[in-house]
Amino acid sequence: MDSTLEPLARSLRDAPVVDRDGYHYFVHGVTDGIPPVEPDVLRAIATGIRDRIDLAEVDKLVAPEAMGIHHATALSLATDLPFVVVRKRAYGFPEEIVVRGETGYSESDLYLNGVDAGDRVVLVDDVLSSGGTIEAVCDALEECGADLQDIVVVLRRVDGDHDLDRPVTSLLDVRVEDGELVIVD
Ligand SMILES: O=P(O)(O)OC[C@H]1O[C@H](OP(=O)(O)OP(=O)(O)O)[C@H](O)[C@@H]1O
Ligand SMILES: Nc1nc2[nH]cnc2c(=O)[nH]1
Repeated sequence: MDSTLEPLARSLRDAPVVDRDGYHYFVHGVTDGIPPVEPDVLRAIATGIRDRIDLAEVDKLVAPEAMGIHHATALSLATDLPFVVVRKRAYGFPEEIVVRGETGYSESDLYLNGVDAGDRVVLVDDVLSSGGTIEAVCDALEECGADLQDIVVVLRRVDGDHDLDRPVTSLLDVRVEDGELVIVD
């Protein structure tokens, strides 16, 4: 493994797994804000993303509420790129785009504001599992005419039953096995 990601990999040890109506949901600072998110892990994430994604021609980062926000923040501070949050709350602006986001355990409307036609954007999120959230945000970005250059997640669940037909870069791939979070090489 890339040594940059060691603080992230170390932090994943012993992440608890809880049952959300049959969905085996792991809990971690990166994806839940608890246990606390350590600064060295955030730095490793920002560096790991910069190492993997070409951000030279990007105008904005786009992150879904809530758990994409701290990763977009860390990356924004490291790159000077602004970011937009896809909210779960309506603002009623004329250009607002509403899409339905679904995960393996929940669903909610997502509201995109602040991205204009032609904006070159990178979508950043904490985790990819069913792909429902990323698919919904991609639909919204397409509807507003943004130029989606890359999708990057910190963790990709490879045990997720997703049929997302888009290239996604992940820093680490993981799965839940026998009640434990396991990093997949
Ligand atoms: O690939 P998927 O199955 O869509 O799962 C991934 C999404 O699930 C979590 O969001 P959640 O909707 O739980 O909201 P939160 O970020 O507010 O915790 C996570 O932050 C991702 O956005
Ligand atoms: N924290 C967390 N977020 C998720 N989003 C989708 N799956 C998961 C999961 O297992 N854990």
